[in-house]
Amino acid sequence: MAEPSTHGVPIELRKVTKAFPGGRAPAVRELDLTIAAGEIVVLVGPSGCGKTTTMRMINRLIEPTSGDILIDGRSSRDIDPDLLRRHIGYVIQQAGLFPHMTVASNIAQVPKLLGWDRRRIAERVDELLTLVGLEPATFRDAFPRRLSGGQQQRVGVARALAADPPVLLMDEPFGALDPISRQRLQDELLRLQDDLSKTIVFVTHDIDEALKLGDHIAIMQRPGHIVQYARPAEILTNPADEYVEQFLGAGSSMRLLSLTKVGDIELDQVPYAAEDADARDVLATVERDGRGYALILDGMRRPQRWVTTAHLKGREGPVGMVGDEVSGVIGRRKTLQDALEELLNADTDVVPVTGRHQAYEGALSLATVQNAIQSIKARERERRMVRLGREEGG
Ligand SMILES: Nc1ncnc2c1ncn2[C@@H]1O[C@H](COP(=O)(O)OP(=O)(O)OP(=O)(O)O)[C@@H](O)[C@H]1O
Repeated sequence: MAEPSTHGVPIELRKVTKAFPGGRAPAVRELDLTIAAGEIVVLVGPSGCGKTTTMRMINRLIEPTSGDILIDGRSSRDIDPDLLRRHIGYVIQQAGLFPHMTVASNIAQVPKLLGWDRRRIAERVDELLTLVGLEPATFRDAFPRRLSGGQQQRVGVARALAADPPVLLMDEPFGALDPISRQRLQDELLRLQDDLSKTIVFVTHDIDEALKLGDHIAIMQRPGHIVQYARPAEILTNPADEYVEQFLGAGSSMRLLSLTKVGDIELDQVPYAAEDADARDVLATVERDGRGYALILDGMRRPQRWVTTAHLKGREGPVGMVGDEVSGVIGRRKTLQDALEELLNADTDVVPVTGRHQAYEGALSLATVQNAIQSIKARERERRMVRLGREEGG
């Protein structure tokens, strides 16, 4: 039986500085960072801004020059480095697997150090392989060189999770993968994290990867400091300064589409009626509204059919089975980006939006999404003007 996994613990960096001997400026300078238990925090920034140094100070592969790092409230200085590293999984670019060892032996490194018996180790290896989407029978005895980059990286994640550490450090783990494998591993990391709730510190150069994975993102700048630490949506709508704005690059409004949920924007309201409503009443409603159609809901307010003036004219009694079946709905938790795709593929120009228990909440059309994009852009422009005004005013 699988044991329940250990959830993440909070991490706090307090005025942490690292000055390498001979370096002109410290690699990391008086860095403060509070990471909540169970969150993914992404450190993002250009080469040399101190991301890796920051991460490696957390597991004491690099010792800070000054400052303190608290893991679950305890100073890491007071924890034996070997013990500390057993509680902190570490995943690096290109997985760093031992080439002369099988996949199973690679994953079993820490459990072996911990003195687990063979059977427990074998069970854990199979459990982890399944967890990261690799069929145990096919992969456990394979050697790393026979695996694709993506498969090696999955083994790297399995190895880091072997002793069920509460904390995972991931240093550009998907940096060397092709875009499709990369996207797939990102999705799987998010799926895994839903179940595992580890505290994950993730380093990347790639702002899109950061926006996708981070609960919070720390945007770093050389030498070794954080310019903005916030949730992805906040960073997109309210970049701290020009540096962050430039780092986000063009198309940040489009990125916002992938972060904005359908339920966050103002939906269209179309006329609707219950299945047992009289066709004459529904026709009156439709004519009053002027759009020429209405949505018919069942007793649980779930969208069933579209009826038009033509369907209704000359009818009386319950609208019942009249009209065209609703071919698709969009859940309110979907992102605007997904909604846009569904709208482009839909049979009708307007698609109902549903919330809890698939009940009707409103409707979406391309025009609604376009309006939402425009108001997001307008808000961004306004913020920029306010900021410029502030800067000019000193
Ligand atoms: N062992 C070391 N000795 C001396 N200087 C170092 C050492 N490690 C890192 N540095 C310097 O510290 C600064 C920060 O490096 P770090 O690797 O943390 O940056 P990074 O943001 O992770 O960069 P990259 O994305 O290129 O990995 C750089 O100027 C680097 O040259």
